Amino acid sequence: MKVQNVDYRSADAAEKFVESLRTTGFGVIRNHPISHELVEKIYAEWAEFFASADKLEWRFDPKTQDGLFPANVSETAKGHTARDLKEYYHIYPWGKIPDSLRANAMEYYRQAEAFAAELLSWVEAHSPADVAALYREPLSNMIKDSGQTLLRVLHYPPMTGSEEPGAVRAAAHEDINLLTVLPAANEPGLQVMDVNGEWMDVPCDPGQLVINVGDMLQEASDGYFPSTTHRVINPTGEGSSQSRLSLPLFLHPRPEVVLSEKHTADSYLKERLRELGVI
Ligand SMILES: O=C(O)CCC(=O)C(=O)O
Ligand SMILES: [Fe+2]
Repeated sequence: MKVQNVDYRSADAAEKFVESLRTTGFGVIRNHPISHELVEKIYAEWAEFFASADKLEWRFDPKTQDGLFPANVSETAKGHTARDLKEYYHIYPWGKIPDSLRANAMEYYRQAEAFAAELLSWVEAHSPADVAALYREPLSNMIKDSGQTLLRVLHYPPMTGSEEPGAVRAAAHEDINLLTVLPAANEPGLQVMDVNGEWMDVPCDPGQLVINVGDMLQEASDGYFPSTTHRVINPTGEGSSQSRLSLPLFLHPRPEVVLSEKHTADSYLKERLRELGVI
């Protein structure tokens, strides 16, 4: 398995990155235009939010899915029984968000979405002709003004020792969307499964972005790009007393985008959310 760590500024960045997505389902990019300082500011201000009692006033709306998902309603990954040990907040450009947290989150959303559109154009440009012919419209167009792209702020609380047996920070799963853009978290724990079924640690070097293929790109490319299985393992030793924050951006097409003969983006998303038990 060859996971490329790609220098965004190098001449062959697009080609190398897409090759990495094709062979491993994920890629790592350094020297990219997204500000890590901004990411760290967001981690600091959301750590305060998750520590406050007021957070429960921001509980998610089940119809629109924006807002706080407290730990007791958190996802149960497909095929698992214990809930993940996490709480998270879903940010959409039209959704609710505390005023004091809006500016940095929306600035990050804007930067990461623009960067992601460029990555999708790389994927499109380096898809073989027979695969590109399957895309019903340019991939970067699918997410344009979709309003569905989701920024998730995740908080994994310190371990207490009284967790439900078998519960982990994030059980093995695949993402639903086209691509996920993930800046380095503040603590390690993320692992991806390689082609041999072995778990590999993803380093959390500041300034590096991890991108993984989700089920919608796998569906739209008829399996050419494999959706990556990944998880977040529980910390041991000193790490157990630390919170972990992470900030994935899930790229979602407009609901009516046709992904394949079987699915539109909307029908696919609804099917998956029902399986997760969140709608
Ligand atoms: O927290 C992480 O590093 C990954 C989170 C994740 O995989 C997800 O929320 O889908
Ligand atoms: Fe994920």
